[in-house]
Amino acid sequence: MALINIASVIAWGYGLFLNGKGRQADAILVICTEVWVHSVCAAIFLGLEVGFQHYLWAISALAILNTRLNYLYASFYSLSFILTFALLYLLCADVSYQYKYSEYVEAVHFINIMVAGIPFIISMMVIRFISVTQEDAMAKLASLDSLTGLYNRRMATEISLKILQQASRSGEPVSMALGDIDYFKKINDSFGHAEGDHVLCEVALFFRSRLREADIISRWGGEEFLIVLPGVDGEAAYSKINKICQFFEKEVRLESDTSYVAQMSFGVVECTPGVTFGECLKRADEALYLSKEQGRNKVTLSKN
Ligand SMILES: Nc1nc2c(ncn2[C@@H]2O[C@H](COP(=O)(O)OP(=O)(O)OP(=O)(O)O)[C@@H](O)[C@H]2O)c(=O)[nH]1
Repeated sequence: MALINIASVIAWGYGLFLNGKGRQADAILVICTEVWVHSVCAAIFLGLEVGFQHYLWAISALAILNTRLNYLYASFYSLSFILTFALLYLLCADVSYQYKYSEYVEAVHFINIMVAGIPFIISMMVIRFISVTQEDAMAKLASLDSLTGLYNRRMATEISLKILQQASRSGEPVSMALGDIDYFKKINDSFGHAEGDHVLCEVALFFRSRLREADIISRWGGEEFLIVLPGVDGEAAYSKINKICQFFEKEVRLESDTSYVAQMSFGVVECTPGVTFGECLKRADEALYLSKEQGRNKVTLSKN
């Protein structure tokens, strides 16, 4: 057993080394093999009294995390440790060993059961961590625009509907501004698509820095942005958007030609109670169309 203990320490060291190198599947293989050999040898030479066989349950959970194996093989691999556990009880039940300090055998058995539970808990923790992280990532992917990081149309609609419902209950005003970058096609055509993407990101940053936390900023489509301003009436929204537009030309720059001035047109609407989100959007769009018609780089407030 002394030799096995030395080999164990080396195997664990190697397993941890592999894990540190990002080779988790190899690390699991090394550790599972070591624990299997150790448990079987302990049962054969010392019997079941000290409880080393309980570690087989722990590695059966760990074995499932070996992603190099497909689900079926991982299940068989894991099951082989439980089978070993059961066989040890059949084959080694009569093995006994004369310990020098036999009064401690029960305590060692107890400790082994407890320690064997730790990898089991860690395995479950890893699974939980991975599933929570993936859920968060999926939720993010489903709600954010991948280029600008702003809310996408689906999420913006969901949040806006909630804001409008809340506002109709509380009587608080809500306004909406639909903005569109002027002659965006020209930016793409003259400076390239990557430059166009850069401008879209700059616009997103601009809105984030110039608007409040409570304002909902979203990429509504191609080069269109929808901003929902809770607690703000139409006139206030109109002057707020006009005010931030003064900074637009200074703060939104091309990467390759900083002398190029990007501009934007807006349609602003106050969402009066009882008017649906779709209707508000339509009126904002009509106001935006007027801004474009009247020469662009302009904000138009929709008249009720
Ligand atoms: N770089 C880039 N371009 C995009 C993206 N989405 C849409 N576009 C481009 O945006 C352009 C929109 O062009 P138009 O609808 O003609 O509008 P515009 O040139 O901005 O003209 P006005 O809106 O009338 O001022 C098209 O060339 C699209 O290809 C995107 O994610 N990245």
